[in-house]
Amino acid sequence: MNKYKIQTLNNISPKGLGRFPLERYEVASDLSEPDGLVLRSASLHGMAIPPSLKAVGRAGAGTNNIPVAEMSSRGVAVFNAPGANANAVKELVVTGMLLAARNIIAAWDFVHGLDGDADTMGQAVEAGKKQFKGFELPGRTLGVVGLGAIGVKVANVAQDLGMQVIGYDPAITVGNAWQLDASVEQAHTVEELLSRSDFVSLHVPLIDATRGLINADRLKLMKTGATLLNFSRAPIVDETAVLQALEQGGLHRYVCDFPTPEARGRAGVIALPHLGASTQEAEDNCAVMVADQLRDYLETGNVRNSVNFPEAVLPMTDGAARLAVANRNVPNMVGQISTVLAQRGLNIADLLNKSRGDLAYTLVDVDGELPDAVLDELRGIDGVLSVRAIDH
Ligand SMILES: NC(=O)C1=CN([C@@H]2O[C@H](COP(=O)(O)OP(=O)(O)OC[C@H]3O[C@@H](n4cnc5c(N)ncnc54)[C@H](O)[C@@H]3O)[C@@H](O)[C@H]2O)C=CC1
Ligand SMILES: O=C(O)C(=O)COP(=O)(O)O
Repeated sequence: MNKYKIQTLNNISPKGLGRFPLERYEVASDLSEPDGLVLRSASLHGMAIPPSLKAVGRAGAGTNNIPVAEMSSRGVAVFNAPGANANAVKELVVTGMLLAARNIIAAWDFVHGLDGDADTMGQAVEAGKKQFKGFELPGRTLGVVGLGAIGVKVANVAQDLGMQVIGYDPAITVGNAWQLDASVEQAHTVEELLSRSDFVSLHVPLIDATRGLINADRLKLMKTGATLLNFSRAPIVDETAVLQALEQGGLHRYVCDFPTPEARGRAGVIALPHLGASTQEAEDNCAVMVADQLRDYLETGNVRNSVNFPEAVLPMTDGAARLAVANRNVPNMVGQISTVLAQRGLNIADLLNKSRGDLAYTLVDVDGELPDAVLDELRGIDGVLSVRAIDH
């Protein structure tokens, strides 16, 4: 039995990589003809995609670093780790609110600049501290844009801290709505949320609809003295407009996880080096989740937590060979697949067909072996994107 090859494109937690048993997997950062890629923020855009590739595992939430549409067109499944780093991000957002409310960064810098003996320093501290007077969180309003895995946690913890919370997410899932504290109020538009909030925290994916979501016009709707937190992705905010709003005094602070040359060191900007998911716990959770999903996909064809393939779980039929076909979601694909199998005298023991958007995925358990010629014939069907016999 050939070993599956997994190529890592970032540092991935050993706890996750340990889920790939050595007798069946070769795991390395440098190998050829990978079956699977595991990565964090490394960009696959513009990279040559090896024809051997069957699956990509993003050990994290955001998949904007992966050309997902291109992967779909090649019949390559893309997985991520929903919720696995949400607590880590939530904790950093709370930190961000406190850094902004208590002027911690400027106060820290002030202390760094102090010298002299204990008496001199003590006098400077007492004289200087008034410039860093802050405010407290209870009673302030937090607006959360995007109530997914992270947004829900941020909304709930803010509620626990005594804040009023309003949320905006036109596509909230039923599961996330169940998790949300009942006191979180629904905003009907981003504009409503912006105009009512003392803090605004963004927790949406970077997609066409969210690029530039916070622009100059929307910044003008924010309360004077409000703080914007962006732990999602840099392009969700028009940074030039944010810098202008800070300069003009409308915005109190911009706390973000994405430093840029333009924003670094500018008054009011608190930029962290993309630290949201950088905790031991989150790194372990993400790596374990995607490793388990990749293994399951490579070894059984089953699909869980994919961002482009439909959820598909079919128990393996004893003694059967399994075929996994990704195809365009058009009529008569299953008919053509089963015709090829019938013509080759292969009996179908079990079959699962699921679709998601333009893509459909079919698992077929057949009695006996699957000759290579059958796989090649299936690959020749117009609309078939990838064909795999599961080695088991
Ligand atoms: N700073 C960091 O290290 C990290 C950043 N992230 C970023 O945070 C994003 C969100 O992560 P999760 O909460 O785990 O994802 P998620 O998929 O659970 O939640 C995203 C939510 O945004 C909502 N949404 C989409 N478009 C929207 C719009 N136009 N307006 C309002 N809501 C909208 C969706 O309906 C969904 O509920 C990721 O895509 C990633 O870009 C995630 C993890 C770590
Ligand atoms: O999970 C995400 O979307 C993140 O932004 C975390 O990125 P990272 O894995 O820390 O490079």
